[in-house]
Amino acid sequence: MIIVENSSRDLFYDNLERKKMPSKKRRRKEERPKIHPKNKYSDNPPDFALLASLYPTFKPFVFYTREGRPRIDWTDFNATRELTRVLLLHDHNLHWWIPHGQLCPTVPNRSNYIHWIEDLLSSHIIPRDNTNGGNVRGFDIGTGANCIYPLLGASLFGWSFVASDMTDVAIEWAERNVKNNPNISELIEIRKVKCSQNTLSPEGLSGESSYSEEREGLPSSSLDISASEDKSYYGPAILVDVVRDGETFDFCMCNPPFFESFEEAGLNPKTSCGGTYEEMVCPGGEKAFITRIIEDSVVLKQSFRWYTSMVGRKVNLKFLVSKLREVGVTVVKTTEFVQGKTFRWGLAWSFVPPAKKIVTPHVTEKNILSFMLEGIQRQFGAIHVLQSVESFFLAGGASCKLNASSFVVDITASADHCNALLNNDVKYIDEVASCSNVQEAPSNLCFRILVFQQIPGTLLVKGSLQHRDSALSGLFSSIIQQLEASLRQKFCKEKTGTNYI
Ligand SMILES: C[S@@+](CC[C@H](N)C(=O)[O-])C[C@H]1O[C@@H](n2cnc3c(N)ncnc32)[C@H](O)[C@@H]1O
Repeated sequence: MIIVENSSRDLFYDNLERKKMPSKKRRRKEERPKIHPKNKYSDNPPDFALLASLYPTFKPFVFYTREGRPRIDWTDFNATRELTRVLLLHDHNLHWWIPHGQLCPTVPNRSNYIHWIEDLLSSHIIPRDNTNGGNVRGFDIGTGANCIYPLLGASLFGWSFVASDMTDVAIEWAERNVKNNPNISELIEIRKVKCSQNTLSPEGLSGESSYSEEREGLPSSSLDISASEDKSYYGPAILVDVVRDGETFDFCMCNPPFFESFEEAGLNPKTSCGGTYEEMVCPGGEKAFITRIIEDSVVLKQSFRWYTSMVGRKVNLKFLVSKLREVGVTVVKTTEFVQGKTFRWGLAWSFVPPAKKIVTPHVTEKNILSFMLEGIQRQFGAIHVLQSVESFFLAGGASCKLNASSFVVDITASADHCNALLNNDVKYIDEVASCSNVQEAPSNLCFRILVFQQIPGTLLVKGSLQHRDSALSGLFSSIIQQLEASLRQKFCKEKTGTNYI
């Protein structure tokens, strides 16, 4: 069964709802996916003034705006590195350093990915594995000199790691960073990946060059950049030939080299968090790199319970999800990470058969989800779509109340109805049927679907959840997704919607 979660869908429709919504600025603020709620910095962003008062080495990098707000110069590598150092020390009791020019991680952002992994591990999407006595073991692909994920994962959750990299400088500094934290050093093994001769070479570019981690800030218009032609990865081994015989892991994670070229990587430097050629660039960019991880996962299958990677471009995320469907994984999950003004995505998949037919219900993060149907065939109007919405839910057994004058359908669905609606994906129904029982849900899911015309040929479909605290509310986004697929299939000329993921 494929489960695709998306928290960003309605961001695409900001402009379309202008008349009905608060100002764009306010709306953005309200609707943006937030930093992970368990992230230490979600309610308390780093307090530069406090840190400056506590850490004399940080103080020189802090200046104050006319309004008296403390700031640092994000284009100064030394400032960003010192911020990371003091945050790791102050908030995580970690001793850390990297040499000039190496990629400098931002702690709140990296913490989001760690917390998402924790969510995956503690979810019931795939059965829990207690073979390791509850000890979680991860694999960090490309740990960098900063070794940030193993340091955070070990200090926050006591996870153990194998952390790989291919460059000498990364291995040397990752080892130093581990050694300098004796309380967790036992938990982290640094593993060098052998580089073959055809490994990428900077070709005339100095490995000492560095540039912005605002590539964590790929331009926020990254949606506009079309994916490059299919190019294969031909760098060093990633998982196969690095993972040893008999080794098993609960997860792997990866912040891949995103770019295909140094030029591409140097776009819009607004910050200076370093990053050498080897850290940022690989043949074929992230698309090729993560494709190789997928190919490796097909070989290694259940040696990992979860395979995960960060993805920098939405267009690549779409490509990778379709690749995962092709290779027959049992579960796919995506999420969106907000990093300043930048969006990035988390992609996770597994070959472990899912524990349940449906995702364990949990409180949904959003109670309004919308999608746009573009390229509606001429003979269809809003009323046809509305009727089709009703039929879709009736087919699942849900009760519906259609109000044609306000273009609204009110739906009440029980756990069984939700289950029926979510199993519409006949492609995977056999796999689903062989899985274990559905989780019982105590109450109904009540929501309203509103259809309205934007411009001729384009409709906006908006779902609003009536009771956010329903035990089934976690299914809301999956149901809306199914509805979207069904309507798109029926009414749109372009059958595969661009905004499906
Ligand atoms: C973008 S950096 C990420 C560093 C660190 N994990 C972080 O989030 O800041 C990508 C890292 O992947 C490493 N890398 C590239 N190809 C690799 C491979 N085949 N196996 C392991 N590491 C690799 C690079 O040397 C670099 O350190």
